[in-house]
Amino acid sequence: MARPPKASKREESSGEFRSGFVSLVGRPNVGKSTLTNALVGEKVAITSSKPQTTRHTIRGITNRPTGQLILVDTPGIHRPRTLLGERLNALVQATLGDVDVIGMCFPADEPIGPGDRFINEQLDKYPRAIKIAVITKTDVASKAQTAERLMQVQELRDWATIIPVSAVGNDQVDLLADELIQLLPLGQPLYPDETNTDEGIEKRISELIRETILEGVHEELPHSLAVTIDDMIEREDKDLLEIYANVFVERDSQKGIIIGSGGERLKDIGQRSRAAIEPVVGQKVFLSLRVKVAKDWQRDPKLLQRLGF
Ligand SMILES: Nc1nc2c(ncn2[C@@H]2O[C@H](COP(=O)(O)OP(=O)(O)OP(=O)(O)O)[C@@H](O)[C@H]2O)c(=O)[nH]1
Repeated sequence: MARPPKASKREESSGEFRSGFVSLVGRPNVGKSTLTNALVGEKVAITSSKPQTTRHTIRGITNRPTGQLILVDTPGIHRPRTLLGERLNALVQATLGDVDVIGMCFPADEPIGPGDRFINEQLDKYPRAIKIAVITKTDVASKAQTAERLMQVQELRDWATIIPVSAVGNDQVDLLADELIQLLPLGQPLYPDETNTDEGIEKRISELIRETILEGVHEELPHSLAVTIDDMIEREDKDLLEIYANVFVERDSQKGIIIGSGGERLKDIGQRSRAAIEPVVGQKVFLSLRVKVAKDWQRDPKLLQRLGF
């Protein structure tokens, strides 16, 4: 079976490897989610590697030759009103108490206000984490504004570093990832580097197809749907990856739902799946989807094995 080319990023690395948890905090709308997505770079299906340890909600993982950066969510800290006068919510405490680095985000185009100060003060409760400041949205601020923000932010605390970035303009995002990794403890990757393995790629592709099928479809489908990858062929005459996938359902009626009248639904699923897969494999994709009925596959050990469970 031909597979997409893979470069084992870790083999290229000569130095020490670092890995750990990072949380981006900041008041609403400062660009935390956008920056997380920019750092992660692509849609990551991490459901398959649900952590043994984690109390954290993982938003994404960045794998680099130098290390593995695991970005975690901290719901709540950006809502001062619900926190004032109360104890910090347990989840926030557990998460921020555990992470290696906290990146506090400040938009370049807005002055620092009470909300920012409040969150900054909260960070004192987490002495274990290294704190850095990220000046976000530099693309919408003038140089003078960004410089002014840098000065204001600098006065808040003794940050390990302050980095201006634009997630939208993709400016300094790589630098931020590198700097974050340098602040993590030495250690092996905490999660399997699925992006670097064939098995990981196949699993992710089938997950993406499965997710696409389940978008806006009957509730009766989820438990009776399995997607397998039959073959992946790297075309030699052009930059194209051919993917042959099977969609297994339990009943003819379900097959009908997925195919839709005149095959319209399946066509749409194919197009949307392709759009989701291409950024992950980094090339154009031809996708063949075949819908098959495997009666009671959930209860049949042989079938389960064939379906990769
Ligand atoms: N121009 C520009 N806009 C950005 C950038 N990053 C984020 N934004 C915009 O700022 C808004 C808020 O971004 P989010 O990433 O949702 O911010 P957030 O901090 O996660 O917000 P909450 O979920 O409310 O905490 C969105 O409209 C983004 O498109 C950037 O680098 N440049």
